[in-house]
Amino acid sequence: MIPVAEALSQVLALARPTEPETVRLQQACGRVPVGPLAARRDQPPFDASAMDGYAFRGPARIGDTLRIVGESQAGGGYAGTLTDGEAVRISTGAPIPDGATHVVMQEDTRREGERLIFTADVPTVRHIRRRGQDFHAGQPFAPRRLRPADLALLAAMDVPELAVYRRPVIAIIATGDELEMPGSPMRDDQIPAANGFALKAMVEAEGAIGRMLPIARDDADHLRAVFELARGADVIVTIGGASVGDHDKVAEVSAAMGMSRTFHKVAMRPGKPLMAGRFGETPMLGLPGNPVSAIVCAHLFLLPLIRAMTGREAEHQMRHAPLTADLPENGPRAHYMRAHVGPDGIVPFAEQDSSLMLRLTEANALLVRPPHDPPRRAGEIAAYLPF
Ligand SMILES: Nc1nc2c(c(=O)[nH]1)N[C@H]1C(S)=C(S)[C@@H](COP(=O)(O)OP(=O)(O)OC[C@H]3O[C@@H](n4cnc5c(N)ncnc54)[C@H](O)[C@@H]3O)O[C@H]1N2
Ligand code: MOO
Repeated sequence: MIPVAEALSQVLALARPTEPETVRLQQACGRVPVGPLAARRDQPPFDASAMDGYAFRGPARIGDTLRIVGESQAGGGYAGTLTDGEAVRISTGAPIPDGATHVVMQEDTRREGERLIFTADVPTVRHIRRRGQDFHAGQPFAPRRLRPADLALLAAMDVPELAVYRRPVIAIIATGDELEMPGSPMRDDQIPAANGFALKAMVEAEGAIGRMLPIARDDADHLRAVFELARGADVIVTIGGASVGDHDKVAEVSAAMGMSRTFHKVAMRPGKPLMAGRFGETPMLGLPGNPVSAIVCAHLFLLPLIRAMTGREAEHQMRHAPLTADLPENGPRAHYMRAHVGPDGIVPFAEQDSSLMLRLTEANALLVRPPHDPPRRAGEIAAYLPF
């Protein structure tokens, strides 16, 4: 058994970035640019009005009167140059005309035909957005997973398409004679294959493509045939069959097929039988079958692996909250306790069995206890991972 941190660094060492592909900006949400981007223009590209009102040569006092000589609209600037005594009707986002220094908002004026009368003092320059106030041409955009507002920013930077990491394909293989797909006929000694659904959704939320392969039976030939179907995937993930039982064939079959094993067994709870290795250049993770173990291990190892393959910060960031209950000393394995974080702190669940799916869905945190962590008192600060 190796420590969790060592297992994670060994898993991350298996990661190779996927190759770039070019996508249109409208397809780029959730993707990660390969390398930095840069603005190709200033925003705004000219001094612009922030209000509907009038541009003029200021300042002005209440009662001052100007002659309105034209209009500057968004997308249709005023062609002339303003002189003293003149005003130009201006819209929000429209260019400030040459010669104008000030903008007065409409509510601070009264209009009588072509005459503009100030109903408030305008002593200072306001309501003007300077050229490049948002960003200048050349403004760098550091690669990160793109969110909706990033797409608007990149569009404003005049970036219509970009190179992003290809979405890695994750082949997901459930193993076991006891499993059938939900909704299909089942014997009394069988259960629905559940874990793959969580894993597919988890990897897709992380920007990868999850491919659920047919359930592999506890039979070497059948397991080998399903492994063959995983060829071409960027990561192969198996569920179950990782432990020491007579029907736990994943280690044996994958080794016979040329998988070079990186580790098998990690000092953690749940997830002790976790396995990692690679088929050629393709990373493989063998997750334990118990639903909580499979999902927690995927959270702790598979998601960082996907992030490392797509140019992102791989590791989870630990958070901290006060404990709401006393905890006994932890055993020799790191414990990732299902827990709930609320306004009063973190509540670890009393039941921690790795088969309990209902309880798992109530968790929003994994309370992290290092090996041999001493007893803890309510109120002490504990580390957790959002889950
Ligand atoms: N003698 C020992 N027995 C076990 C040990 C051990 O160290 N010594 N470790 C236990 C631990 S911890 C775990 S975790 C499990 C993991 O074993 P496997 O990875 O071989 O998993 P299976 O035996 O195939 O399945 C365990 C459990 O999970 C159910 N399962 C499997 N796949 C799915 C799926 N896709 N969806 C829903 N449920 C699934 C399966 O039916 C079993 O109930 O081993 C312990 N035993
Ligand atoms: O280590 Mo197992 O994953 O607890 O059920």
